[in-house]
Amino acid sequence: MKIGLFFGSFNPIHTGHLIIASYMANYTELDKVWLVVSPHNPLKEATGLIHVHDRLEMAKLATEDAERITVSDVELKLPRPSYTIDTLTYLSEKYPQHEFCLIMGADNLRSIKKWKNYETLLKFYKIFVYPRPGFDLTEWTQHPSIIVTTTPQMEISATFIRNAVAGNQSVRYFVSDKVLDFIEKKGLYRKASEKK
Ligand SMILES: Nc1ncnc2c1ncn2[C@@H]1O[C@H](COP(=O)(O)OP(=O)(O)OP(=O)(O)O)[C@@H](O)[C@H]1O
Ligand SMILES: O=C(O)c1ccc[n+]([C@@H]2O[C@H](COP(=O)([O-])O)[C@@H](O)[C@H]2O)c1
Repeated sequence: MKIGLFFGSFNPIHTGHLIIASYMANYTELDKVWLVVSPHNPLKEATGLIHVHDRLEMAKLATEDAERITVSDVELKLPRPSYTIDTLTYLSEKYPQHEFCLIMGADNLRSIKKWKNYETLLKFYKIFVYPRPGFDLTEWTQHPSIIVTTTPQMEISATFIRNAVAGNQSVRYFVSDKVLDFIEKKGLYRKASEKK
């Protein structure tokens, strides 16, 4: 099976992520998409990150009805911060029957040279890239490992959602109903002074 791995902090998972996962799972040669929740992205500060179990739970709630999308907790068992090449190596050894590919935005592709062992990544794994506004993909179109897609875009971010919740503004439709319910019930992303 050809599996596309979509890595992220998913703090929280939002409609922008879901459109990408759904497009990759249903409109490309990938058979399935695994959403890999990263406890700690090596290039980002861990501040503002809620507990990884809550992020994982929201990713599961958002995708529980999606036949071709699953959530992976593999990085919870691996050393931190989470380096993508280490996770890919671990998964490829554990599931030799699968071909693992990466799903990545054009923004990430531009900074890939800062990633651990990026040359190995580009040599051994196919990367399904989706466009991001302002990020030119011309230099990559001929690369043998890169598959440029025309994934539709929804330009929202998890930062926007966290700020909206902290400011008591609605995020309905920006996240799935079940995720919204989870955020409200657990009081996630609220200002410390407002928490029950
Ligand atoms: N609206 C979006 N459209 C396409 N890609 C996105 C979108 N939001 C996030 N991504 C990409 O999805 C991956 C995982 O996202 P991540 O969990 O870091 O969410 P984020 O919304 O970018 O978070 P934050 O605002 O906290 O930085 C990253 O590669 C990120 O660039
Ligand atoms: O392996 C690396 O060196 C590496 C460096 C930066 C980011 N990543 C992975 O890419 C994922 C998305 O990154 P970001 O910065 O767009 O949120 C993140 O969750 C990490 O798993 C991986």
